[in-house]
Amino acid sequence: MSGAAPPVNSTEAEGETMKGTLTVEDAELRYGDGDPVLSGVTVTARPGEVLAVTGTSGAGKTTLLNAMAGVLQPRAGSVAVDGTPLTGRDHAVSLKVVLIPQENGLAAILTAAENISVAVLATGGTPADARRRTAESLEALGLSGQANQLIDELSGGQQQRTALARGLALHGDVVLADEVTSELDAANRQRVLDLLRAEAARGAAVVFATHDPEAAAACDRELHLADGAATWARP
Ligand SMILES: Nc1ncnc2c1ncn2[C@@H]1O[C@H](COP(=O)(O)OP(=O)(O)OP(=O)(O)O)[C@@H](O)[C@H]1O
Repeated sequence: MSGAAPPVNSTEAEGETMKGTLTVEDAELRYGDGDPVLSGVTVTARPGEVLAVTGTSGAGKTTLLNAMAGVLQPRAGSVAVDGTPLTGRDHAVSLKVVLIPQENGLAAILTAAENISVAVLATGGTPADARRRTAESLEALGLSGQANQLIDELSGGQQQRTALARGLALHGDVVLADEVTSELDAANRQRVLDLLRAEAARGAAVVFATHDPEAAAACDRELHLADGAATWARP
């Protein structure tokens, strides 16, 4: 017997990293010459789980998700998917890192369905994939009746759900959802939490930024941001 600690799970026993494992290692995140928003952040988002990132307004939730998405490069430390450091947003997209942004990022001049189809096509889906995934994701979010409405004609909550439908339609290995329930009623919030859970169940690593304690409680683990640092509220 070697006396070494036993591996935590079978994946580690095989010496492999699961596909879609996102690791943030001792990262310092800041904008331009400003003070660091976050320092010394270390966290792993694992396939199959929903990780909540919590903190008050301005604590750095969006900043951390942007770093995980390749939008913001860490000033120190690293952000990597399956051990490959992210070099930018395009690189992260190629590694199937999907970001559902807080400001929904939808094109106002397109319909709900077009917003989703365009995104599926832009990430390598066929026209048939785009049609099928658009219909499925709109239905999952209760938006089939809004498919052909322009974004400007949708309520704030409907827009938020459309952004989610677009994110889900992309079938990411890593799904980063930034405050995606902030404008939703209780029933739709639960629907979204169920859908994020389903994303994890099909094998995605899901990271969900929220300042809603009930939503955070529905997640597997909770990383809390405060005073420029990240600590585990629930490891
Ligand atoms: N583009 C930017 N340039 C400079 N500073 C920024 C930028 N974006 C965010 N910040 C600053 O970084 C800090 C963290 O902001 P961030 O948006 O990450 O917080 P948050 O926790 O997501 O807040 P909220 O819950 O209000 O969305 C804030 O002090 C904010 O002013």
